[in-house]
Amino acid sequence: MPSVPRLEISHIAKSFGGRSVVDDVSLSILPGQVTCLLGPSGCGKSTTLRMIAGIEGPDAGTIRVDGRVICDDGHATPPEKRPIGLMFQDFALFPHLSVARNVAFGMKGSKTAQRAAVVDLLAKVGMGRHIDRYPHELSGGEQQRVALARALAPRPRVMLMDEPFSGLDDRLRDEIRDQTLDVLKAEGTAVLLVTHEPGEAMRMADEIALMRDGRIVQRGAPYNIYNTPVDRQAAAFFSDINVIEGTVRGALTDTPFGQFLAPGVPDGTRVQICIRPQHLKIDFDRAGRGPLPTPAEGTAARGIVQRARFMGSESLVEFRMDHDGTILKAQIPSVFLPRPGTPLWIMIRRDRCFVFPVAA
Ligand SMILES: Nc1ncnc2c1ncn2[C@@H]1O[C@H](COP(=O)(O)OP(=O)(O)OP(=O)(O)O)[C@@H](O)[C@H]1O
Repeated sequence: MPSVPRLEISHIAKSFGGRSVVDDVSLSILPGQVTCLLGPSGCGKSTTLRMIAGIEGPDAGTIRVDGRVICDDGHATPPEKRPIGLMFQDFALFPHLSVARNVAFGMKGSKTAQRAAVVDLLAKVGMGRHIDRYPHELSGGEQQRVALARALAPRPRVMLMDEPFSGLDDRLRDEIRDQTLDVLKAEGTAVLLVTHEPGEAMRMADEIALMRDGRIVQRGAPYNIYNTPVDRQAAAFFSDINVIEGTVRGALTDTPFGQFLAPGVPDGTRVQICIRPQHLKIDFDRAGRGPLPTPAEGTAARGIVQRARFMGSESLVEFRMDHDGTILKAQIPSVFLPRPGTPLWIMIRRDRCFVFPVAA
């Protein structure tokens, strides 16, 4: 593994009008690695990207590319001198220039060398046939690929992408983003991609950096971020979440679903037990009796089906729980469409729930 990150940002911060928008953000990305900066609208993702690109100056912190400082307290390399490519949603090709001239824009060297480089880049993004067309003759996805070729032309060490695929329809988006990543990885480019869509981040990222209120609250591989969220909000960012509350006594929390471990949590603390809809287990009613408790799933609690919807590969069922009237949501593979009013019993997989103390 290379030891020097291709991109390294350390403790960068930015305020606008006294309001902190990016607060002590640090990240490092290795060559060929894709990191997704994921978070809700307004959490500071684009501002972070703009500081790395040099469009915005940080108030504090250091930015390095291949170990070389491009921005710190005393110095800022101008944007056009940074070995960084940009791809944004509104990728705006020059409408009056052909595909070839769009990609060659800003290239140095002889016309022959430029043409050879353009042919090579367009082949990489699967647009070789369209070299002499104009942007208005291309579909959105094709324009996006030309934009990628143009962004790759100066052979950037780092590629910054701000929701670059959000203008494309679903099918096309999957195809173009996979292809884009293949090209960037083959070039060894470090990619920092901004998105507010967890699905996109899970699909693209080697590492996800979850951002909230200007700070990175969690970093890790998609699997780890999804399965070991740091708090309820982090868990809820990726899917619906069912929440059951309880109070800890002797490192255990009693609930209608049995006891849950809460190791290290002091007695009397309120906790929230969070579980994703696909990790509820459903059982049938046997004349008002549920299944026997098991160590893995605890006690079953009864709920009444409120509604059930078929979603294609799974069914979503909502229950109103007998014990407190709360609504729980279950996601069940394939087709499971019980009628509203049906009593069913619900269990919670102990190995898939998260227990978080309620903030005071
Ligand atoms: N130049 C600016 N002047 C003042 N406030 C700004 C400026 N740029 C961004 N902000 C504010 O900083 C906050 C973070 O904005 P930013 O664009 O970084 O968020 P984001 O996470 O990328 O959101 P989105 O996903 O909606 O693009 C927002 O509240 C925004 O209004």
